[in-house]
Amino acid sequence: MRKPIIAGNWKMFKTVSEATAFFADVKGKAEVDGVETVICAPFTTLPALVEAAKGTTIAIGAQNVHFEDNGAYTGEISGIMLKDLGVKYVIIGHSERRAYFAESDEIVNKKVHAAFKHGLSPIVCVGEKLEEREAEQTKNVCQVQTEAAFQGLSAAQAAEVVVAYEPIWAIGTGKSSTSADAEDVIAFIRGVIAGLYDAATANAVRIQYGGSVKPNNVSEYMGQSNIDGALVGGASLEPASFIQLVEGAK
Ligand SMILES: O=C(CO)COP(=O)(O)O
Repeated sequence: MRKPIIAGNWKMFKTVSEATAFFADVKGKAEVDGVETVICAPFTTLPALVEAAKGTTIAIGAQNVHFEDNGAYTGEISGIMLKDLGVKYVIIGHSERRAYFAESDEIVNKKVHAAFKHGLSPIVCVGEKLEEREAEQTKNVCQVQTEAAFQGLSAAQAAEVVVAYEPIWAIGTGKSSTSADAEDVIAFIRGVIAGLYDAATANAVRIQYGGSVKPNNVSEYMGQSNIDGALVGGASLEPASFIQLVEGAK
């Protein structure tokens, strides 16, 4: 049985005081039996959030990690540093990082390995652009990105990966994928993982949908048999809607 996982991706929003005020508002409420809750926050807010999350069931995640441990990489943050803070998850290969920061499939794979090296759980994002969907390339794109991300992982590591299927045209647009379309692609991604490993490994992997998930549509996605949660941007920024998202995942 896969445990549903709701992860907020705050992107480049919230100062330390805003983050701690948010956490105080959701503490106890965004903690629901049978649902894993994660907040993926900007680097600057992580120490305060990890501290605030002690004694709660809410896990804290980063939104990026460099693949090297240390070195002359001005502006970068490594897995050692995140682990040292007490961070549990890290988003890798978000489409915004692929598009604006030139993250290739190869870099994504290196980052996934870096996460495992330092005991961080990767949330790996895959998904197609609008023109790829229109050219009926959705599954092909997701297959290439998934196979690249998992390259070199053991079956035990693969089973720990959280995949987030985020069609790029649905991010921040209010145009969400239908739950049936999302289920179709996510079932396909699970099949790709089964092809790389075996059915038991693929059945252990949690796969989220992301892209304009809101309190009023989250349970529709969660009702699909292959969808194990959501990676949420905009609707994760307000305490009330974040709490409703977690409750909607029960
Ligand atoms: O990119 C996303 C989460 O990583 C989705 O963002 P929205 O929920 O704002 O569409």
